[in-house]
Amino acid sequence: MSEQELPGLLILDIGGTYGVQENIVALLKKHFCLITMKEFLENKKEMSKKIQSVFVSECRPTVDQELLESLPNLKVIGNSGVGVDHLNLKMISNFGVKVTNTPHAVADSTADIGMALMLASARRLVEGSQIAISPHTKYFAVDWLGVEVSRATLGIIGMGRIGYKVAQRARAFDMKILYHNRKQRRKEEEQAVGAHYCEKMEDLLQQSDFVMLVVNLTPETHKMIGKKELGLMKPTATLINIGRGALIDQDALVEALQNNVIRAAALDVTYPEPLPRDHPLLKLNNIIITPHIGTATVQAVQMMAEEAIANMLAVLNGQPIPSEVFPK
Ligand SMILES: O=C(O)C(=O)CO
Repeated sequence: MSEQELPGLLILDIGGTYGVQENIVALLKKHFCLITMKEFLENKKEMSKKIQSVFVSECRPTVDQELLESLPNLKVIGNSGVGVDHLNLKMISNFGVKVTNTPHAVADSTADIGMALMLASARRLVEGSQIAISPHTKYFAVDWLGVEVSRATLGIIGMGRIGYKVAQRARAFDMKILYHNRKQRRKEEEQAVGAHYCEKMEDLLQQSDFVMLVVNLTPETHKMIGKKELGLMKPTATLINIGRGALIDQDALVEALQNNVIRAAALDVTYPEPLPRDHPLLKLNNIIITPHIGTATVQAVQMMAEEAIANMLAVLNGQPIPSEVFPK
């Protein structure tokens, strides 16, 4: 099939921070006739008829009502990433368009970043690195101590695919693993990793040395960790967030960290991203923040694209869709 005969796929601009990388462009080109946003905007009349799919890099709010109205043949939005809180699923579904995501491809790399943040915060790696590389350092004067992850209690809020991968890794550190799921107890996974189920999130918060959020952002989970929940945590505990920033009431977190209500926080996600440069979270020394890099690995990006392609082709070919997301 010539490129022109392949189904049209609208993608974000190539390159740049959120743009689609060259190797992924090459992969997409094997299955689709790629149309960039620039090409679409320059020749809307012709391009709009061609486009049957849109490839969305995670967290880019690219699909609004205006775009949907201008794509009469659109069938599927392939999200590269698992979280779809940046997409208005109800509105998209009203246009008869399906949404898919990539839960398998993201699991290992996101679990790894959770472990990396937990270890980095526990052992104060960022502060240590600053001392080691500072031009003012004459001798190593480290007047603080970290805490150990080994044998500590990890409370996982959200034992889905990623949460389970975190639990598997935590087991290798002899951690005691607690977990809480809002909807579904996972008995099989629980047994496989020796995790204990906490029906009440409060129990998990009270008992854990490290609390890790691995939850999707929905209206129900919005600000699920606020002043009350932080107050239940041990003063020696660390909060890690690899889900979405808005799971935490950030004002309450600032207050808790300033007053040592909890020991520390380690966040791969915030709201907004990035935080304004004068945000009080950026002024604290008991916090680590990374720029939403849960899936920022060579392997994950490739696997996400492959999973997204399989999803989109299934929709276009009328086959069973591996990972479709439905509006609630
Ligand atoms: O896949 C996603 O939605 C992520 O944010 C991974 O970090």
